[in-house]
Order: sequence, then structure tokens, then C-alpha cells
Amino acid sequence: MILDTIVAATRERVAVLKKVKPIEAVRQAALVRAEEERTASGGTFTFPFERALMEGSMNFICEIKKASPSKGVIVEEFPFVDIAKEYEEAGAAAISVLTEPAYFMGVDSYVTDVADVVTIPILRKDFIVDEYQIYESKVLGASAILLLCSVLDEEELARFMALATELGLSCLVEAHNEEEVKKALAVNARIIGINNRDLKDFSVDVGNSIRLRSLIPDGVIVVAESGIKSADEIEALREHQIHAALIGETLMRSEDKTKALTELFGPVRGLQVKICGLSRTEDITVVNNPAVRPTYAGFVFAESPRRVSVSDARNLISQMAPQIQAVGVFVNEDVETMAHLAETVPLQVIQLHGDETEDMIKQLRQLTTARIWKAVRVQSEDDVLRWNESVADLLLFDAYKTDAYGGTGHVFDWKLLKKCTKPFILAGGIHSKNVARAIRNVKPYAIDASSGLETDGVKNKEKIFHFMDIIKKVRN
Ligand SMILES: O=P(O)(O)OC[C@@H](O)[C@@H](O)c1c[nH]c2ccccc12
Repeated sequence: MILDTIVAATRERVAVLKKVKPIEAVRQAALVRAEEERTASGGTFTFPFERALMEGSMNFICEIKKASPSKGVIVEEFPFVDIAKEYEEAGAAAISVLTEPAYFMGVDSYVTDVADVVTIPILRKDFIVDEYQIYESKVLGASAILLLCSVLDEEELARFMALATELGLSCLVEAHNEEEVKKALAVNARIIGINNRDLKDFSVDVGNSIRLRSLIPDGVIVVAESGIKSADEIEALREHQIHAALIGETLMRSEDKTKALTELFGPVRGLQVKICGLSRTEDITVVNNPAVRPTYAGFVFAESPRRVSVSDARNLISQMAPQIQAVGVFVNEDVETMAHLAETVPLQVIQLHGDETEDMIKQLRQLTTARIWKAVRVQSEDDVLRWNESVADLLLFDAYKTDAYGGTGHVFDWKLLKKCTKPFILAGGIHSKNVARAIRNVKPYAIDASSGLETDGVKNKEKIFHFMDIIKKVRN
């Protein structure tokens, strides 16, 4: 049986590795790395892999795999670093990297190379039979490892999971049948992967993950693995509360990963875009381009590197395509001034980005017909709930930073927005690498980007075009 052959080859591989680099050295390196990470995140591990699988209604683990025993070589061209970048932009929650050399043509260093270019977590996919490989996975920069119920007994599973947890690694515990699911549950797996492919004869049945899913209690993350090709399959997985789909071949073979994930996830219609912090004539030329043309363009009147004077704003807005609505961004400005500027610049929207109160919004409402947006800098769920009843036309959620009111380039925890019942605008460190995930997982009315579209403090044309291109593919 192929699985036995791969496992035997893996044992030999590990035996050789141990001679080249003794386990004690790898263990030390892993412990150092784990300790650094723990300290950096304030004393506890953050387990980014499992958190990423809880973000949206369907999360994708996109796989980097040159070959497989069932399909042989899948792609001749294998620019795996570019593929990893594309996966991240396409909206992958995590990336799975095959490192098994003999049957999947994997290489250990792929993990490190991918970790260098993406910020999303990486699953190191290999046939783990020895603690050595767990330490190694940590050193390579993985956030998670794969443990196979078909290869490991309960004692090994429990021991390997405990070691992984100690190192801050998550475990995707893979099962293919009822007996293996029970085994995964017996060792308290936090993430169970249900493989649709039978590793004994390579037959694939996507219904397998749906059938076995019912055996798994709430609170355990469920991942459907293998053979996933269509939007209908993803919809069925979603209906059965499966949190994530691990997809290899379908994505490796697709020319455009962003389009491929949109096909699978389904398009997100109706999303609006605001590009904030325009300050130069060149910026106006870019937004006027039909390929860009956001619904809203923001002009910052408050203290900021992107501040514009009233006369500059007037001049820039007069050159702007009439379809684009001008948003004036203010911080703790007095209401008369804002109402006057809305009239005279003119501005279609007043965005309050400071410590304005609900009373101020009401006063402003009396003075202007411009729409009023209130920016809320989110530190906790309470910040969101407090503004739920506001008379503002829309809320805009941004990251909190003590020393700045906005445009900080920081991303906040989007899960804090779950209880927001009204349409809102999402801001805070949005750029081409996280916009697809932001749109699909947070489902805002509009997305607002500023610093993520800049280079050296000014708007970058290429970044803006690329950003809009991704958004178009996500909206389809
Ligand atoms: O390429 P596919 O059919 O989308 O499958 C991906 C992944 O599930 C598959 O590579 C896999 C699932 N379990 C494994 C165990 C080892 C190696 C590989 C795998």
C-alpha cells in the first residue's frame, strides 16, 4: 500500500537527518524560536493557524504541491514563492506546504521561503512519524503540522500533539473514516481534517467530509480535505458547518488564484471602495481612471501627513470625475466650519475621525445636508456596541493607536465587529494582501484604504491599480 511505502521512506529520511543534525540541536533551535514567539506575543502563544480557520464562513487552506502519488507531476512550472504570494492575495486563510520529497517533490526549505513572503500561517505537510520532524517544523517557520490517524496510534498522536502545543504549533489531525475520527476525538484534537481521498486506493468522495462531520462536536474546527473543485461542493461544506477547505490540485492548476477562489467562495456583490488621503493632482488622475474609480475619495483636513488645505481640496475635487463622491475627513473640528466646508468645497460626506460625540453629530445634522460618517477606533466589542444606535449615516471602523487618529496602517481584530448590526465601512491597514479576506470575512458595506496604497508616504499608482484589480475579482 502506498501509504506504508511513503511512511517507510519517511522513517529512513528522518534516520539520515538525525545523523546529519542530531535531535538535540534541532530541539534547542525549536525551543529558542518558540520562546521568542511567546515573548513577542505577551507570554502566550497565539496559535495563528487555528484562529485563521475561524475567521469567515468558509476559510481556504491553499496548498503548494508540485506532485502527488495519485496524480504524478501536477504542474511543470513551479514558482512556489509567487504562488504563495498569489494565494495570500486571493484570500487564503493559510497555506499548506508539502515537504515530502519522494512522492510529492517537496523540499523542507519551501516552508521557510514561503514564510518569508506571506503573513498568513503555514501548515507544514509531511508524514510525521518522529518528534524530530515536529521540532524541525518549528524551526522552518510553520504554524501547524499534519498528524495522520492512519499512521499514528493514539499514544503517538497524544504525545506529538502535546509537544506541538508546547512549541506553539497547531495540529491538523487527519481522519478518513469513522474509526479515525473517533481516534482524533479521543486525543482531544482541536482541528480535525477529514480526508475525502482514500490513501489506500486514491478514490475521492467529497461527501465523506460531510458524512463524518456529524460525529464531531461544536468547538472542534473541521477541515474538508482533497478533491474539492466546485462552488457547489464548497456550498455543501458550508451548509454542514465545515470551517475550512484544504485545496491543492484545483488551485495549483488554476491560472488566476484570485479568480479561482472567487469561483469557489462565491462573489461578494455590492461592495463600495473609498480611497483616502488624496493630496496631489496625480492622485486624482489615478482615481479618475475607469479601471479605478472608487465610489468615495477622502481628503484629510485634519493634522496628518496627508493633510490638504481648503484651496487644494477645492482644486483637486474640481478635477475629479463627477461619479466619485468627496469625503472630508476631520478630527475634532467645530461643526460650523465643517458644515461651511461641505457647502463650499463641496463635500458629499463629512467623516468625523476624532472624539466627536453623538450630540455633535446631531448638531451637525441640523447644519448640513452632507452625509455624516463617524469613525470609531476599535479596541473592544464595547466600542462597536456603543455606536450601534448613532444617528450617523454610517460608522467607519478603524484601528486604535494611542498616538494617531487614523491612517496608521494598523489592522485590528475584525472579530470585534461581529455584533455590529448596521452597514459599516472597514478601515485600518487594508492593502492588496488582506483585502480579499477582509471583504469575504467581514462583509463591510465599503472598504477604506489609505496607507496600504502608498509608497514613501504618497499614493502609488501601481498599488492602487493592483488593489482595485483584486477587488474586482472578489466582487466578480
Ligand atoms: O490536491 P487536493 O485533491 O485538493 O488535496 C489536497 C490535500 O488534501 C492533499 O494533498 C492531502 C490530504 N491529506 C494528505 C496527507 C499527506 C499528503 C497530502 C495530503
